[in-house]
Amino acid sequence: MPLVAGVDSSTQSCKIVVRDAETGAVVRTGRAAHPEGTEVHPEAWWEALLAAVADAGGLDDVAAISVGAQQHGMVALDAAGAVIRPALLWNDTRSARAAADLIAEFGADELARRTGSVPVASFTATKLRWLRDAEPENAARVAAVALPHDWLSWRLRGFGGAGSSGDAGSGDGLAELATDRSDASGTGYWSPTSDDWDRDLLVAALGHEARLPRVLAPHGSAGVTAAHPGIPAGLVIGPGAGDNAGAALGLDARPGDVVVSLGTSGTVFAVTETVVTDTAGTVAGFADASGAFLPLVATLNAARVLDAVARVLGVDHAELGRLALTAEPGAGGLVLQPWFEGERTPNLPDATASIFGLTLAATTRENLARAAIEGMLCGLAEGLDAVLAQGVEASRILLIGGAAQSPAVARIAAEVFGRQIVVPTPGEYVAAGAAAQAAWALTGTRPSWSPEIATTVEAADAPVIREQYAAQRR
Ligand SMILES: Nc1ncnc2c1ncn2[C@@H]1O[C@H](COP(=O)(O)OP(=O)(O)O)[C@@H](O)[C@H]1O
Ligand SMILES: O=C(CO)[C@@H](O)[C@H](O)COP(=O)(O)O
Repeated sequence: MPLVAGVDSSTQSCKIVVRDAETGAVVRTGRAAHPEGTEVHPEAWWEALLAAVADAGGLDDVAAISVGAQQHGMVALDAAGAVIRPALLWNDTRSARAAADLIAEFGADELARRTGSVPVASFTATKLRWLRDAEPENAARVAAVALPHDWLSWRLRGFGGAGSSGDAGSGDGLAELATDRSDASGTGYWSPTSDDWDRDLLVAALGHEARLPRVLAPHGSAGVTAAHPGIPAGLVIGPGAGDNAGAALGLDARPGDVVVSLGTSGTVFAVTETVVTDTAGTVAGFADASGAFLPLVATLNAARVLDAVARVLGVDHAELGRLALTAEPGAGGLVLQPWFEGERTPNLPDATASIFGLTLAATTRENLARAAIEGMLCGLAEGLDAVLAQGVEASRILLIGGAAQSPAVARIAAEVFGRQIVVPTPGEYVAAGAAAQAAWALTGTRPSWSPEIATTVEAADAPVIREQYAAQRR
């Protein structure tokens, strides 16, 4: 059976997995870091992708590839297909004012009805409105707007690079941009009901018309690769996806599954047959990568909360977990409100983190470690409450993402959520979903690669954790 490659170009790194198209067995992987920051030039993503390909030993034996990537990033292209400025990422909050302006102009209910979501600073539309107001010369040059996965797929085809074959300068390159429903649904100018762009909202944001990518079907193809270092010409390119939709595909998630992802972002999402529209704006009414929908809550603060506290304590993640499990639920009264990067849910873009309940007796390394994990998870638990309040069924909670590799995080998640926690074997599920897309585009059949389960942690009863956290929210 042929081999296929899946890419996850996420906030902190680019990961590649090569899998058997039939069995889904992982053959090899590669990884390369991304620059820090909330705005990154897309060329850095391209360099990281090539480095991850090299780290994986090249793709000469691969028949198809697809790209999952961080959602929402604003890739602004001029008429020659050149990137106008570094892309504002999903976690850049400078467009919070622009989000409020768009809501004031259209009303939250109208925007939720038209796009499935009420926009926050993460959404592409708010970044375009920021560009219009803060960098009008750059906004005037925008001929096309793409998302990270769209632009990387376009680069794989040989467009957009200096001196590349099929340079968009020939005028037809921008017409070759392509995306998928899941990533389009995170822009703030795509309609999950009409399954098409809402161009009036694009114009309202940017101030003028611009080219938008074709929206491909879940098993569509964006074309074939041009030759690049480690990448042969002629590989079928799948439609690509937003990272969370990619993870849902990689997990073969079905209605009833709720996924909690603890990466750079924290996300809670589910697969539903119908679009979910939350006019309060907490749950985003996204589309998934299989032709269904992906109601989702995202936090700006997740795995990096633990990175920060581990750094302060001078320990690695294993020791942080050991310390945390030495403390009692509730961390001796310590509560970490983990809004280090501002916060998206709740929508507090200018917030900072706070720790409450410090007494001489309670201020121990163990309690600090536990408060970090509990605080991170309480933000996600509030997201789970919001998703369930939309009528979503949760018969299984799947825990993935970098921080899910910590046994302590899974144990404490069972306390915070008060539910059984299922932990798939640690792996790159966004890239797995992209690989599944590549196999689907190649063969015409959606693979059913169910993940292995590493551990299942039974629900635990520790209401004190969320009671303490909620008390600091009032
Ligand atoms: N064993 C672990 N325990 C807790 N956090 C971890 C562990 N291993 C990695 N991480 C953290 O997970 C994050 C990376 O997760 P990942 O899902 O790859 O992020 P993203 O895809 O959003 O870039 C990093 O912040 C890293 O420090
Ligand atoms: O903004 C969202 C979802 O709406 C984030 O999930 C981003 O897509 C970033 O993902 P990671 O880098 O954390 O995987």
